[in-house]
Amino acid sequence: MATSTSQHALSSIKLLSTGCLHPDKRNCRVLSVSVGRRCPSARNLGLLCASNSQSSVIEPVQLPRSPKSGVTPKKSGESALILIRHGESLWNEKNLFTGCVDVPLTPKGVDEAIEAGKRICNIPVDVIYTSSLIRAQMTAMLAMMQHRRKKVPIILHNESEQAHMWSQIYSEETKKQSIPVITAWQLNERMYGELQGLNKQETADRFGKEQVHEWRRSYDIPPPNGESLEMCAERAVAYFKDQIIPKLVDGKHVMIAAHGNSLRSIIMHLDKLTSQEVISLELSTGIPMLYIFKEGKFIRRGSPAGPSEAGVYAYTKNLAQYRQKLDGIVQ
Ligand SMILES: O=C(O)[C@H](O)COP(=O)(O)O
Repeated sequence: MATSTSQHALSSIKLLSTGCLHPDKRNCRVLSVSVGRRCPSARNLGLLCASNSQSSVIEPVQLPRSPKSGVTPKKSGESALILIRHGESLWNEKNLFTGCVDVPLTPKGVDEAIEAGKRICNIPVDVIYTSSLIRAQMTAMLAMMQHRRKKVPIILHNESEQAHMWSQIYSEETKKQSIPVITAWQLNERMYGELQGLNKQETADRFGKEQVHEWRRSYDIPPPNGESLEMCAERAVAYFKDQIIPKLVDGKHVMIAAHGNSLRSIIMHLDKLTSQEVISLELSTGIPMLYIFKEGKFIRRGSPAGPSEAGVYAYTKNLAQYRQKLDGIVQ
């Protein structure tokens, strides 16, 4: 299976040269490999398409040295990075601008999170990052309930020394059977300013479709008193580089449950999209996306279609071995 997938991939290899807007990225290139069906509605990237399997090899990122261990990563090591936008929230359902308002999932959003969990149930997860908003946290927890490894996701409380002390675990064995969940406001949805709570359709009727599209999708034009995608990226991508990349470098498998725009800014960074390209990047609620981090490069692997999809396990030898191990434990 691995052989036929990679043969197919090689036969449909595409080299895209993109003119990035930032002077320091002028010559960046994205090597993109498309495998299988492309989703017509997901203009550039096919990320909306559940059964789409797409991969790209991105030029190496500038690797920080691991702050804790101070060691250089093993050259052969690779880690999985799963990104999930939260499931449908009560305000997604009502078509209201949500931003940093802390709204829970709908029953449909709960189902989406469970479905997302089924799709990643064979992929290793050592640490989970979520925003500080309940819709992302619910999504992470519900998804992990489906994981075959059955580790317990536990939110770390470091907001005060007392909160930290009072949530200690005193058994090494119990710790081994748990997954730390780190919450970070930096991964929150972009702050939508004075649009928060307004109906998206009514806002378009009032201010015009183009103006509202500009507020929602342009890179550097903020909505009234809110954050542009660029401003959101300043905190979300900085957090990703400072806190999450070191974990991947240390060989940890990471899941991030966050939001449409905080994840768009991270994907823009990973895939080196230009500010023009990111306009057409749309993320559906509850669809997991997989990247493999190897030798300083992020390799986009699209969205795992489900636990029985053979292609997922052809992604890397390590993932295939992890799954085999799970099969051994579960049977
Ligand atoms: O905050 C919101 O309203 C949504 O979660 C994302 O909205 P958008 O698609 O308008 O960016």
